Amino acid sequence: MSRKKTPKSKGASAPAASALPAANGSRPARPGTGRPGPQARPNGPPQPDRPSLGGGDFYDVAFKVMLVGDSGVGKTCLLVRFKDGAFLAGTFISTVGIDFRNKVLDVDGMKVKLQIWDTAGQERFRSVTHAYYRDAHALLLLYDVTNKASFDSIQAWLTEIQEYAQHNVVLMLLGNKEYGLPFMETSAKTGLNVDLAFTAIAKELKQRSMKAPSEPRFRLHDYVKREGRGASCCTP
Ligand SMILES: Nc1nc2c(ncn2[C@@H]2O[C@H](COP(=O)(O)OP(=O)(O)OP(=O)(O)O)[C@@H](O)[C@H]2O)c(=O)[nH]1
Ligand SMILES: [Mg+2]
Repeated sequence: MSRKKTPKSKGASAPAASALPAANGSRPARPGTGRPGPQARPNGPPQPDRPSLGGGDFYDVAFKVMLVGDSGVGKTCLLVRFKDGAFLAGTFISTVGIDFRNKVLDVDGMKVKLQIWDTAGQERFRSVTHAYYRDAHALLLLYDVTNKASFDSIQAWLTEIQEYAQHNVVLMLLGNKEYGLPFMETSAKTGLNVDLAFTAIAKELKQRSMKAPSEPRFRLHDYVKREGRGASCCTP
C-alpha cells in the first residue's frame, strides 16, 4: 500500500477542518463553515479514503469517524483531548453544525488517518448531521454518565443511526465524564467485576477499621483502576 499525505487544505475527499476552539480558556463560536461534504456513494458501504498527495502528514489509509450524542455530553472535549491532549474547561459553547479534525495513528506499523467529525448534539442541527452518517466508517455514541437524560437518549440515537448510517458501521458507546468515584461496570450474568467490587469494598472497610494499620494504606481508587476490567476512577 502506497504512502499518502494528509491534505491540510480543501480537497474533494478531505476538505479543510473548520476552526476548533483553543485547547484552553475561552472557546470561540463554531459556525461549522468548513464542514466536510458528504460524499454521494449510492452503492455499497463507504470505502477508506486514499486521497491524492497533498501537503501534510503521510498516511496509508483514512477513515471517517463521527461523534454523536446529546448536546453537552462532551463530544467536542473528547475530540480535543484526543487530538491535542488537553481538556477544554470553562464555558460550554455548543457546536454549531459540524466540525472535523484529523489525526494520524500508527496501527501495527501502518499510518491510519482518522477524520473525526464532531457533530452538534442540539436537535435543531439534526437534519444537517443526518447527511454525514452515510459516509461514516465508525460512530462513537456518547452519553454523559452524570446526566440520565443523555443516557435515556441512547435508544433514539440508535434508531437514527440505524436509519442513516451504513448497516456495517463500526459502533461504540462511550460513557463520558465522571463523578469522582471509583467506577466499574458489572455484570451479574457474566460475573464481570463482581468479585472485584466486593473485594475492593472489603479491603477498604478492613483498612478503615484498623486504628493503626501496619500495612501500607489501601487505596480504593488505585485498586479498582488497577484490577478492574473497564474500571476507572478519577479525581473530581
Ligand atoms: N467534568 C467533565 N466535564 C466535561 C467532560 N467532557 C466535557 N465536559 C464539560 O461538558 C460541557 C460540554 O462539553 P462539550 O464537549 O462542549 O459538549 P458537546 O457534546 O460537544 O456538546 P454539543 O456541541 O452541544 O453537542 C463543557 O462544559 C465541558 O467542559 C468530562 O469528561 N468531565
Ligand atoms: Mg460540541
